[in-house]
Amino acid sequence: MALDKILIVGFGKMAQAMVEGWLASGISPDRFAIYHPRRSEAPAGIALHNEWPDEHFDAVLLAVKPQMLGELAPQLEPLIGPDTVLVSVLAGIDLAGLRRVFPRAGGIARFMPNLAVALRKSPNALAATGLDDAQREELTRLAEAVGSAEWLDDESQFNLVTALAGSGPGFVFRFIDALAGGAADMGLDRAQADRLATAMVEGASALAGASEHSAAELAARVASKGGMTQKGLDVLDDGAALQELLRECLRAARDRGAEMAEMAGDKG
Ligand SMILES: NC(=O)C1=CN([C@@H]2O[C@H](COP(=O)(O)OP(=O)(O)OC[C@H]3O[C@@H](n4cnc5c(N)ncnc54)[C@H](O)[C@@H]3O)[C@@H](O)[C@H]2O)C=CC1
Ligand SMILES: O=C(O)[C@@H]1CCC=N1
Repeated sequence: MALDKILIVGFGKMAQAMVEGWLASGISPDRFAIYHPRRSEAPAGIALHNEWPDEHFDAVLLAVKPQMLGELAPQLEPLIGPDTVLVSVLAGIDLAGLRRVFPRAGGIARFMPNLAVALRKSPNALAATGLDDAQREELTRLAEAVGSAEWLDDESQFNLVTALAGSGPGFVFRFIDALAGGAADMGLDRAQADRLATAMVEGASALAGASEHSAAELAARVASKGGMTQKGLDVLDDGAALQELLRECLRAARDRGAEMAEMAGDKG
């Protein structure tokens, strides 16, 4: 069964970015509809429902806050029967938890994007149960239309992958901000520091993506022996300070996924 008609429930930052990317990829807007109780506008060509629509959808893309799931699920459940696939971008809520809430769903998938979907540059993690081959392929195509598809065989890694690739832009934005802030503290004009830090990260990231060398090797290539870069790297590497900080950062973000699932009544 194909995933032609998709109802989007929750049209906030993430769903809007996904639709922006999908439309930019050439997917027709008439494949999508949005349910939102209060919205009055939707992107051109996309139907907006303020009431639950009385029609069949091949897939429902759930994109509300995880904390909303308990309140929303009883209203949404009647739309998700055996011929509908539920696709959830909710952080933390696992497939078993979604199955408990949507027991009749034909298939259930987790789709973990980041906000770069809008630019079609998001690495998208996927895990699913109950999909047929055509649905799995279509979900892969939808992920690739806004970046890449990374299927996880082991769903227990999903929160870690969410921390790395879903939350990751937040960590990189903080790094850019801190780098520019540091340069500004040392006397550089802040706007110029922001431009330099942002363009530098964009270029370095493109290099890492295009290079056959690992990021560790690339760092070594920047650092001339006895030069400036090595002095800076020595600060980051002292006591594995950056490595340790980022491990703790990922651990805290990952573990919050399980906490949110518990708060949403997912466990037990
Ligand atoms: N923001 C991000 O970078 C990422 C977010 N996510 C996931 O995406 C989901 C949405 O997050 P955001 O878009 O950031 O939050 P958001 O707060 O921007 O969007 C949530 C939307 O749900 C709508 N909503 C609230 N009650 C509703 C109801 N009863 N019916 C329909 N819509 C309702 C809100 O009006 C809002 O537009 C979350 O589950 C989050 O875990 C996943 C990956 C990255
Ligand atoms: O902060 C959150 O919970 C979501 C999941 C990944 C990015 N935003």
